[in-house]
Amino acid sequence: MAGEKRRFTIGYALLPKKENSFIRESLVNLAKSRGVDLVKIDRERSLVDQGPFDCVLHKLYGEDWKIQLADFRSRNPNAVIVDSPDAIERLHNRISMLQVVSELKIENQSETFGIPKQIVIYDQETLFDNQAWELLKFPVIAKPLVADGSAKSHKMTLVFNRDGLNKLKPPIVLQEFVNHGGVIFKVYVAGEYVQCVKRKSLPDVSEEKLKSLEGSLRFSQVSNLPTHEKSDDTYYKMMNLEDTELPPQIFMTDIAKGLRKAMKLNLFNFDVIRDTRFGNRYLIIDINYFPGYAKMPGYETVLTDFFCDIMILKEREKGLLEECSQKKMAGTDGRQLLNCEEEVRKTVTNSGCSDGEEKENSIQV
Ligand SMILES: O=P(O)(O)O[C@@H]1[C@@H](OP(=O)(O)O)[C@H](OP(=O)(O)O)[C@H](O)[C@H](OP(=O)(O)O)[C@H]1OP(=O)(O)O
Ligand SMILES: Nc1ncnc2c1ncn2[C@@H]1O[C@H](COP(=O)(O)OP(=O)(O)O)[C@@H](O)[C@H]1O
Ligand SMILES: [Mg+2]
Ligand SMILES: [Mg+2]
Repeated sequence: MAGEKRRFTIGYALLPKKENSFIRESLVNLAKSRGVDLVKIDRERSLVDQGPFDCVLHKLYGEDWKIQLADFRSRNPNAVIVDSPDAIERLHNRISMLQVVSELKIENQSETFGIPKQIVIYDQETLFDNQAWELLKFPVIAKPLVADGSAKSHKMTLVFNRDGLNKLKPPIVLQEFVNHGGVIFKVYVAGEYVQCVKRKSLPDVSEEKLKSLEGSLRFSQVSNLPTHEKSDDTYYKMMNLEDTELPPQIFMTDIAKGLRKAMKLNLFNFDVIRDTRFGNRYLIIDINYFPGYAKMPGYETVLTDFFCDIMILKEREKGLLEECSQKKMAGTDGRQLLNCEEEVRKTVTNSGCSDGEEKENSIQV
């Protein structure tokens, strides 16, 4: 009907746990009220047989899913896939994950950022090799090299001395443990949107304490433990979230934008700690694809805004492509038309990727 706004359909493919936490009625209803329908993709059926979808939102792993997405993309070149599986894959390895941080250039006079010193260990022999240890000093955190979302990939060991190395199972990343006052900052990114929140982390380890600690301590997803579990435990007693100041918002936003552009990802968060030795030095220790947005205040609005941005971008692309075909009908030769269509795709795809001024409604595609 004339004047009726076109609706936009987003198919989502998520593991059951993620679907439960993310696809809440409040999100579905808000998105619907703004013209976006969220539709579950049936994982028992092939993706190309479902839809039509203007966009596919996903957090699934494995070769079969990658093939399905590639198939879908070739049959639906105008649909947006959030995000590209190749771009996500970089986050499945804790070395490639943080490499991108070292390549970022951000101008800031008063704060600095980087990553903790780290080495990768592929076998048991290298673990005890003195040469490998020249760079690092205890305590260190041993993290599984693979970060594929499995429970195993979150199992960390805080190692206090050489004795603690015996129980480790390579391939692992050994990362210097940096005292940070027991508070971690989680910076959530959804397209253009950036929000930083505080969470409890591991307490500092003093030089004194280090001498008396035995071997190692295993832990997993400390920032996700329910609050009562932490407050019952004397180990977590010293931490005080309320008294901790957030990092400067503009600094976190600049890092988030730089990461988004470099990684070509729209949906991620990164964990940041502030080195207590220098109150203005920030270290990025982890980057997660499609994190737990539902824990973020106002997540429904943030995500719906993001969906609408994709919708606006697609509409803009459609309008520009229509202009191209009108030029064709007006007699412009075929070669020029091809250039026109290429230009449109380049313009829309690169929105927000340019080094110059950031355009509104930019999505990394
Ligand atoms: O489930 P949630 O809400 O705790 O979210 C997890 C994230 O928590 P966060 O939002 O950072 O507090 C979590 O972040 P952390 O690893 O705790 O820094 C991961 O992103 C996790 O995904 P995966 O297991 O690595 O694939 C996320 O798990 P999935 O929901 O994607 O399984
Ligand atoms: N280099 C580090 N120094 C101090 N604490 C760290 C460091 N790396 C990780 N941590 C602590 O360990 C937790 C888990 O590590 P992280 O790399 O974020 O793994 P995961 O992917 O399981 O969240 C962090 O939330 C933080 O509390
Ligand atoms: Mg983390
Ligand atoms: Mg992680």
